[in-house]
Amino acid sequence: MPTTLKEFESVWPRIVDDLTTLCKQYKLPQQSLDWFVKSLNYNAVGGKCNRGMSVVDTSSLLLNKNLLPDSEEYFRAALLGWMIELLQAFFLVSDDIMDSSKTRRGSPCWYLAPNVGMIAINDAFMLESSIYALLKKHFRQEKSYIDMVELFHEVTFQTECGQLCDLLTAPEDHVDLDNFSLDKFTFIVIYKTAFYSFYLPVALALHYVGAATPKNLQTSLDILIPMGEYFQAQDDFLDAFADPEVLGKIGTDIQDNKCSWLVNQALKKVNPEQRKILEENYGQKDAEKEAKVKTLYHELKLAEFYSQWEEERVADLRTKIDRVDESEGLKKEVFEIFLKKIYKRSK
Ligand SMILES: CC(C)CCOP(=O)(O)OP(=O)(O)O
Repeated sequence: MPTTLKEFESVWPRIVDDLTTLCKQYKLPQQSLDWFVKSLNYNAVGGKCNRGMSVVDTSSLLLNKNLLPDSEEYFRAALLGWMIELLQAFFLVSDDIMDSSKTRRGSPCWYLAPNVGMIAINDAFMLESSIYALLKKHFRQEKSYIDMVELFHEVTFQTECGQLCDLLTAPEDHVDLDNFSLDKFTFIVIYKTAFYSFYLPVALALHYVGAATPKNLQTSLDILIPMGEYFQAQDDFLDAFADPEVLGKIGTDIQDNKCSWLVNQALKKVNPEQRKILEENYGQKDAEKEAKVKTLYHELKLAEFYSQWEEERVADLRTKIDRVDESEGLKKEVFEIFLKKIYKRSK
């Protein structure tokens, strides 16, 4: 039975206590400690926690036991999950500044919160550093400790590589649609999203339960990277088509000149007249121009195309999942549960 958000969030206070205890050992002044706790609660809590809960669900499946929410085994699996949510918070606080986003999870982005501004940059660093403080406190005795540390380090670097390419492909002062391509889109989404959002949770759980064989890690990569590509394409679609109230954030991709799934599909479908509309209106900080691009997306029937594309991608993922070799302890259900969390999502 997959864990619930309520059960997963019930662990959070213990994590905040661990981190504040460490800061108190440093004799961090109270004003700074209060700020850090506010940043932890504002930025790590409030998301869907798909990544974090997948660590618990995967661990439970691989251990072949229902982890009871008040058990130490549940706590340790959830703790690993919250480390990924802290990584997510680090990325989101930073990404919202880079993208000049306005809202996140239904609230103002952290850098736009009262009196925060560019202190958010240091707050992002502290969210990331919290991961390693928690890993050291709770997992230093495990033989997989260094593997876990290196996994977080590598996935973080991969994500930063994807983010760099995403930003350089979308310069805000120079719009050139010829600079976009589906190959670039694929590299960007694999590196900026798929590794930390899909591979990391399962690989971490494999290390936690002692089943991180080369074969199981490779099988996980082969399925979870394409799943991450699908997830980011969903995010790109929702950025322009979802209700911001439901999504919890106002889409910025069109104004930010992003090499998104939508613009790449549009470029494959437009006639010369429609391409001119894109060239005149894409990638500019202008709501009227953004609206013209969205009108074109509707004319191109991209929402209908997206639904058809989604079914094809999910069918392909299900075929890959059916072929999983369970001989070294990995289970098909690990991937089925993860896919179920995102299929046809509206936020
Ligand atoms: C698209 C992704 C890289 C950023 C958003 O991830 P997400 O939809 O899982 O966000 P939450 O943590 O808010 O649920």
